[in-house]
Amino acid sequence: MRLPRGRWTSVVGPNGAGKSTLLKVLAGLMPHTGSIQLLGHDLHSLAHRARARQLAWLGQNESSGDDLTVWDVALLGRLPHQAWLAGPSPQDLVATETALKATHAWEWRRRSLGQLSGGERQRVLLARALAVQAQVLLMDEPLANLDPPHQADWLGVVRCLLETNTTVVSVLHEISMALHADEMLIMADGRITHQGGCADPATHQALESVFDHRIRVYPIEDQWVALPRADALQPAFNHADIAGGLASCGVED
Ligand SMILES: Nc1ncnc2c1ncn2[C@@H]1O[C@H](COP(=O)(O)OP(=O)(O)OP(=O)(O)O)[C@@H](O)[C@H]1O
Repeated sequence: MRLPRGRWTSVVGPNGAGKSTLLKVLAGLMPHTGSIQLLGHDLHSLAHRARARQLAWLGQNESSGDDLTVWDVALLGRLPHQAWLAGPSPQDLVATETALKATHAWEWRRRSLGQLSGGERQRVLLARALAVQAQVLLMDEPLANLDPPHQADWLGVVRCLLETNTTVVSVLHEISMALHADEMLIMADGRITHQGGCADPATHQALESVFDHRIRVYPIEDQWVALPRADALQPAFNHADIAGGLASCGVED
């Protein structure tokens, strides 16, 4: 698999397909066979500090010091740029402030992470990843817990990153958002089943197929949108079973 430099690739597929596993392997966070090249160098031959400068990571359900302030969490993104035991440089402070402002988390900078809601927390962790100013940004479900306006803001952040030639790879369950990417990598059962342009009809076919044709991709106002197919809705249960179940639990009309 090749991920094009300076472009955005979205990774999609059903639950358990292996998307997070693939991303962790790309980040060097999991043992693996085969080889991984990062910007032309073998990933594991790079010094850890150099790798941490080139590759930023936003994981799924990450725990990150609930007692730390939002400012300190975002500043952690600058660690690979700081000398041992040295304090943050003016550049580190500017990068951290810019990242917190980009994700609209600047106002909470003095609050502790543990006091934030799920979506607010996610925006702080995104700021930490942005503060790294890495050439490659890997994100696992970055839109988890984000409301629609902040999902749109995230899209704006990605567009800015692409303008600076950053390579973005994101695992997304929001298929319509994933279709905004340049390329789509589709996975099923631990394998890549398709890689292609997001506007490519072959990609749309592969996408519909990997989700058992229960979604369909439509063009709406210059975007591609994936919607559930109304004619493919399957009843999750029947009422007779429910009535029987409730009666056996002692619940009656
Ligand atoms: N720590 C683990 N130990 C053993 N198996 C695991 C572990 N983590 C994940 N798996 C298994 O590996 C497979 C791929 O998991 P992975 O988390 O990569 O899927 P995913 O595509 O990201 O799924 P989702 O969309 O549900 O987040 C799944 O079958 C999962 O049960």
